[in-house]
Amino acid sequence: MLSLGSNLGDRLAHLRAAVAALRPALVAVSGVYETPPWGDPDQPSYLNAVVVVEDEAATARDWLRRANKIENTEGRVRDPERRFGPRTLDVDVITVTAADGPVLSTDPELTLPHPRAHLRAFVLRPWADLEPAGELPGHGRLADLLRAEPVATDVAAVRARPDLRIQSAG
Ligand SMILES: Nc1ncnc2c1ncn2[C@@H]1O[C@H](COP(=O)(O)OP(=O)(O)OP(=O)(O)O)[C@@H](O)[C@H]1O
Ligand SMILES: Nc1nc2c(c(=O)[nH]1)N=C(CO)CN2
Repeated sequence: MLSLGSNLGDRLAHLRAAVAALRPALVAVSGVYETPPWGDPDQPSYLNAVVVVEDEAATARDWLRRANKIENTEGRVRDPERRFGPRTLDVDVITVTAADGPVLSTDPELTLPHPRAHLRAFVLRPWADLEPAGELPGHGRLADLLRAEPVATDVAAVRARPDLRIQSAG
């Protein structure tokens, strides 16, 4: 499961470019949500979505490399002064599932599940659309996370944007 976010430039175009780059591995794409900035309030609102991807040959590290490559292609510039600052495209690795279950890692280069996913309505809400009975390893069911604070307050402020489609129908 990967999350996509953009709040600079043509936000929908950045999300579409990410999905196009992931196309060979793509299993499912969520709807698009307009979400208030989390973690650093003084920036434009984001468009967020999540995607399920599958490639038996890819390791968790491969997914991080692919994510970084797509961010760079979309002109992502990191501002060391603003950890949660604005960006053309953010691709995070939320969970990786191996044949024997979820991959768990505390390595700061690649922490799995993503260490802040359980706090982020902008990840959990689109994910629950794709997998209503889904669970975030170590944190429980998506439905429960969405109902409890601190996420519940933020969920009230995320807005589905059915007018914005990443993939054209058919
Ligand atoms: N699950 C993960 N997905 C993506 N990056 C991760 C993950 N775990 C650790 N990292 C590391 O986090 C570092 C910072 O990534 P990035 O600049 O995308 O952070 P951010 O998007 O600003 O914040 P956040 O990770 O909270 O969304 C990367 O160098 C990467 O190695
Ligand atoms: N709503 C929203 N807020 C964010 C996002 C994001 O994708 N959506 N990404 C961030 C990067 O760490 C920081 N804050």
